[in-house]
Formats: sequence, structure tokens, C-alpha cells
Amino acid sequence: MDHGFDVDLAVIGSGPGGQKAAIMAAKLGHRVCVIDRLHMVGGVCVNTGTIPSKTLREAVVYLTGMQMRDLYGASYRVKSDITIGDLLARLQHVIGRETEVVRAQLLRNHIELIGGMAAFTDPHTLSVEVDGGTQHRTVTAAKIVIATGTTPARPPHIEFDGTRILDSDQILTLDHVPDSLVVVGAGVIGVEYASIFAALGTRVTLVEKRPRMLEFCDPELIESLKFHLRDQGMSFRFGEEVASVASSGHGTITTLASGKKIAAEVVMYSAGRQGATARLDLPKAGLTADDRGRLVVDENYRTAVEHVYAVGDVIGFPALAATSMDQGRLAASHAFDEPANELRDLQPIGIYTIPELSYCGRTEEDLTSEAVPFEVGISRYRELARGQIVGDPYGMLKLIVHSETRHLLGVHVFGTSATELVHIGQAIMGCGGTIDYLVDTVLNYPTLSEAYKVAALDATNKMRAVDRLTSVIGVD
Ligand SMILES: Cc1cc2nc3c(=O)[nH]c(=O)nc-3n(C[C@H](O)[C@H](O)[C@H](O)COP(=O)(O)OP(=O)(O)OC[C@H]3O[C@@H](n4cnc5c(N)ncnc54)[C@H](O)[C@@H]3O)c2cc1C
Ligand SMILES: NC(=O)c1ccc[n+]([C@@H]2O[C@H](COP(=O)([O-])OP(=O)(O)OC[C@H]3O[C@@H](n4cnc5c(N)ncnc54)[C@H](O)[C@@H]3O)[C@@H](O)[C@H]2O)c1
Repeated sequence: MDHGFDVDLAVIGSGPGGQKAAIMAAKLGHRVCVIDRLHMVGGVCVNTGTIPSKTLREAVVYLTGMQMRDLYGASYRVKSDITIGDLLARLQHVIGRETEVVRAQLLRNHIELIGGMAAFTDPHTLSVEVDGGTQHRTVTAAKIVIATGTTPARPPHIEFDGTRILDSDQILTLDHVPDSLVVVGAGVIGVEYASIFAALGTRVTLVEKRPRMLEFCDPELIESLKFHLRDQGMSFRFGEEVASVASSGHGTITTLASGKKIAAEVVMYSAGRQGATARLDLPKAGLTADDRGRLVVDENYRTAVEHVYAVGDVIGFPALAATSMDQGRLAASHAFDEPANELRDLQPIGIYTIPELSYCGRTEEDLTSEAVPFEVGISRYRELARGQIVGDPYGMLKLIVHSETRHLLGVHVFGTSATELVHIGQAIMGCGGTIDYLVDTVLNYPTLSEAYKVAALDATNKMRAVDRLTSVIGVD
């Protein structure tokens, strides 16, 4: 590498994308630094996003005892009066441990962690406002990876006060569990937090301007989710936009464009996120961001400036921790001429609502619009021995199978362990497998994985019935 620079690679941001870019470059023998504020080591992922929300969910599922109510009755609780302290204790423990893991991984790969916020002063030079803001440090780098992630989008006409009107980062600073909550925006963040608070007994109203929530998911699974959320007292306002939110010490009033008013103790905005590029002084590097703060990259995660890469949420869709990690690894591989394969198209989506859902591959709607003939096989957890044992009578797994080639085209799971189970279907699809693999394979019993076998047999039975009648009736 060019030894005229302080480091071979400077990474801005220590979230999943930045970490893996840095480690890949270090493994290739390069001098690397990662720049982030020290209280944000691990990124949005560890500190305000994925890990806190998933830990909160786990704490709520455990403490409410809700997953055991099918077995022990509707009044079953592990703890009757759940306080924010009960929830935060677990949150702080997990965040602390995860931060240590990230720091240790950077250290053992000899990556320097510089605490502060970076901005470009020229295309190869970063000025770091060292934590606290009194000192600046300059770092020159041959290559730079921007992995600065996102911050919650805040509509300018809404007065966020951090106690009554919050964004989805601030929800983690609540000092008590609210009696009532309006969630604005039914994207993944909104629906996950709405379901967590509903499980805690908060009366939640979910407002979404689109006619449906989570439109990219299988509608049957979303119907099941909505049924459960309604059962926990949640109200939905779809096709409605928020016009204003007013608050006082007594509570909030959310006024919708349709004229309806909703009273609630707290309002949480989860109406999208904005690329964190405003503080980077991008023009000094010869770069510009779009109107949502995001950067455009090519297939190798390279920006318009040849030695500057961008990965993770700052480049937009799919904006997931798992994809961000691989993007980081691939960007560093490209930057240092290490051969690497592109990511496969088959990526799973996991939505950690209570209950959770997950899918991989095609949906019935997609295939119908493309006139691809398919059959569906369904397994319901209530008919699986493991479903009874874990007390999940509502879970289901749906397989979508090509009716002619018998290839598995999609897998959709709702209920306990959906986000884990989906990977079996992903592996079969990734290897170009057919439904016959599942029919001919013995799976452990009693397990939830058995759902694959049951759903495969269901699809096979339906396809056989069609074949038989087709030949009897003489249909082409
Ligand atoms: C509430 C919530 C729940 C989520 N749940 C999931 C989930 O269940 N599964 C999933 O896959 N994904 C989930 N995500 C998305 C996931 O967190 C992101 O995809 C992932 O964190 C993006 O990683 P990243 O590398 O882009 O960096 P980020 O994790 O976004 O971190 C970026 C870092 O860059 C730093 N930074 C910004 N500007 C500068 C600067 N100028 N100088 C130095 N440092 C800077 C920030 O301080 C931050 O630490 C969730 C997100 C949120 C908000
Ligand atoms: N489990 C996971 O994988 C997971 C979990 C959380 C977040 N994430 C990631 O974080 C990203 C951001 O999530 P998000 O939910 O904030 O954003 P989003 O953009 O997906 O959803 C925002 C929603 O708010 C709605 N909305 C916007 N303005 C509104 C208004 N004024 N009134 C009513 N509705 C309004 C939009 O129509 C949209 O449906 C996602 O793209 C996702 O990749 C992933």
C-alpha cells in the first residue's frame, strides 16, 4: 500500500458494515482504523436498533409469560408488575456484553478505534472531532469506507420533546411503561415496537399512511399477525396520515388528516430513517448524498469517488444488519483486490414482532402476477407435537412450490422460532432443491422443523390430486 498515508483503510462508523470492512482489511494485512463515538461502538445495531429492540422483546416475552398462557391459562405471568427497570436491566447487560465483543474483535485484529465524529477535509483526509469536541485529530487514508448508518427521520412540523413525543431511538429512554401509545409508521420498526408494548399491556394505536402494513410480506401471515395484535387490544388506522401532534404534561393528542383525534400518553414516530451523512462534509470528498442522506454505490460498493466505498444502511435497501456485514466484507475485499463472491439473491426477512414472522424467496402475489404455476403446502403448529409442547397453537409454515418442476420457490413462517426455521427453506432453495427432498428426508421428532415435512406432504398431495383429475378429465 501507499505508505504516504496514516492508514491503508479508514472506516467511518462501527456498526455491522464498518466492523466487517475493518476486520476483512486487517485480515489481509492492512493498517486499519475505525472512527466512531466511543458510546456508539457497535453502531446503531448494538446501541439503539437491532440488539436493544430484540433484547426488549425477549425480556417482554419472558416476563409476561405470554408464550406459556396456552398451557397455564390466560392469567399466567412470570412477574405481575413489570417495570421499565426490569426491562432495562437485561437491555444494559446485553448491550454491555455486545460492545465488549466488538471492541475485543477490533483490538485482536490490531484495528485502531478512534473515538469521535469524522468529516472529510479532502478526498483522502478525515478530521475527527475527538469525543467531547475540544480536540481534532487528522487521519489520512488510502481507502475509506463510509458506514455511518441512519438516524430516525423527524418530520419538521412535529416537536419531539423526548418524553411525550419520541422517535424510535428515544423510546429506549422511557422511564415507565406507558398506559397508551400512538405509533406513527407501520414499517418494521413501528410494528415490532407496537407489538412489544401491546404485550406489556399498553393500549397501542398504529397509524400508517399506506392501506396495509408490511406490504412486502405474505398477506395471510400479516392477517394472522393482525389478529394477534388486535387480540392484545391494538387498534389500526391504515390509510391515515398524521397531520399534527400536540402535547402537554397530561398527554398527547394526535390529529389525523381525516380529522380523527387520538389521545395517548406517548407518541412514537417510526416513519422511516435518514442516511447519516450530514456531518461528513461530503463535498470535500467530491460526493453528494440524495434527499434522504443516502449514497449511491456500484456493484462493488464503490461511490463516485474511486477510493471511497459506502456500505450498510447509508446506501439504503435492504438496510439490515446481516446484509450490512457482508457489504462491509465485500467492499474491503474489492478495495484490496481480494477475490470474493457477490451475495446471493435469496436473503431472508425476519420480523421480530410478538409473534414473530419470517420469509425467504417468492410470495404467492409475485408468482401470480408473473403467471408462474405454483402449489401451496401448509403445516400448522397445533398439529405438531412440538407445537403443543411449546404452547404455540397459532404458528404456521407455508411452502410455495412450482407445480411443474416441484422446485421450492418460497417459505413463509409465522410463530415460535420463525426467524430460525426459515433458514432450512433458504438452504433448500439456495441449492435448487425440490419438495421431494423434504418428502424423502427424515427429520427429528418432536420438532418445529417437522413443519417442513408436513407442508411438503400437503403440497405433494394437492399436486397429485390435480395430476390425477387432469388426466381423468383430459385437461391440457
Ligand atoms: C429499532 C431497530 C431495529 C432493527 N432491527 C433489526 C433486526 O432485527 N434485524 C436486522 O437485520 N436489522 C435490524 N435493524 C437494522 C440494523 O440495525 C441496521 O441495518 C444496521 O445497524 C446497519 O449497520 P451499519 O453498518 O449501516 O451501521 P449502524 O449500525 O447504522 O451504525 C452506524 C455508526 O456510524 C456512526 N457514525 C455516523 N456518522 C459518523 C461520523 N461522521 N463519524 C464517525 N462515526 C459516525 C454512528 O455513531 C453509528 O455508530 C434495526 C434497526 C432499528 C433502528
Ligand atoms: N427485523 C428487521 O429486520 C428490522 C427491524 C427494524 C428495522 N429494520 C430496518 O430499519 C429500516 C427502517 O424501518 P422503519 O420502520 O423506520 O422505516 P420504513 O420506511 O420501513 O417504515 C416507515 C413507515 O412509516 C409510514 N409513514 C411515514 N410517514 C407517515 C405519517 N406521517 N403518518 C403515517 N405513516 C407514515 C410509511 O408509509 C412506512 O410504512 C427498515 O427498512 C428495515 O430494513 C429491520
